[in-house]
Amino acid sequence: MPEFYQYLSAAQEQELASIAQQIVQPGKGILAADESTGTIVCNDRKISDHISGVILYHETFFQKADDGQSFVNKLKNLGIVPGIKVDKGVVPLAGTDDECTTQGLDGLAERCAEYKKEGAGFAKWRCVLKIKSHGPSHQAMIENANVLARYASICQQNGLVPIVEPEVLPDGDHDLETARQVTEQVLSYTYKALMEHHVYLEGTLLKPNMVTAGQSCTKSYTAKDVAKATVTALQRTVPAAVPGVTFLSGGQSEEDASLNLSAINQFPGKKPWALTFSYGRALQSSVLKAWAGKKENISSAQVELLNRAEANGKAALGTYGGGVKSSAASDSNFVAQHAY
Ligand SMILES: O=P(O)(O)OC[C@@]1(O)O[C@H](CO)[C@@H](O)[C@@H]1O
Repeated sequence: MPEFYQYLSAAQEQELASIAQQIVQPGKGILAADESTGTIVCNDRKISDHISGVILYHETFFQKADDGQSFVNKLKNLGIVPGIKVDKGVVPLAGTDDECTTQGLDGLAERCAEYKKEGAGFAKWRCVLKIKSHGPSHQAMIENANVLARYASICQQNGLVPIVEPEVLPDGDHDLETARQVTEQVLSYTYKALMEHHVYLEGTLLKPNMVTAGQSCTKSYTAKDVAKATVTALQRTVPAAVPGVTFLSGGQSEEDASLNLSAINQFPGKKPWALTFSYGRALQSSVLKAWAGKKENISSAQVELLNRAEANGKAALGTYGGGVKSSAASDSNFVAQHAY
């Protein structure tokens, strides 16, 4: 008989599953504000109609807003789950063709325990994979899958839902088929490692790239093509026990990210997980453009945030048909080799 050791108690499992479910309620998703300061935390209760979680980074997590209230408490009062980016960035993987891994495991358990005590409900850790003529390599896929699994296990031991983010970058001229095949490979390595580390899948969320052609691919594809490739890749690799898939926006324009998410939700076929957003750039470019760092622009920037949040909330239900007015809706958000 194989022997299994206890990984989590039933109460720990229940807590993690319920946080994950709260984040992926129908029509809601995550604002990834772990890259930009404050992203103008909005006081308008309407924001929580479409946003269920916000990812902060260490400094903002412990900061207070102008009224003296901490960002974390502000979010909780709005019914939004505060999240925290816990990785310490992308570093080179020696012996590969410019591939990388992500560091930050040292001291992670202690940091997670502290974030939990201060009100965090979930965490995120981003790994980056690159499409090349001979890549991503086995070395990069196995290393990134393992580091994601160790991170996920440490988070769960400390009561935080891990968002597992293996991002296949859009850099390159590869077509949609190639992006789909690589995404399938990367996700299958990822779930093998999560299973090997006993990660409780019901208490996790996946944050993958949508399957899109390379940024400099000469062929063009419709939102329906992207939806088909993305849903196919997920069906083949993501266990049904995972409660939700919260896509990153990966340099798509705000409008493309919303239209593609809506098409993904409309796409027929088996989709046992919630399919929603955890956008950084695609929820912030209009906001940051309108704000321009000036106090007098804060209310118009907040309107931009509400508009994009509403568009993506609809997209998460498959009912966004386009047309929400935003000042940077069709601007490209592509950043080459986005390795932040
Ligand atoms: O691709 P996007 O939607 O802009 O950002 C996705 C994301 O995971 O990547 C960024 C860099 O780590 C984070 O700020 C953000 O959470």
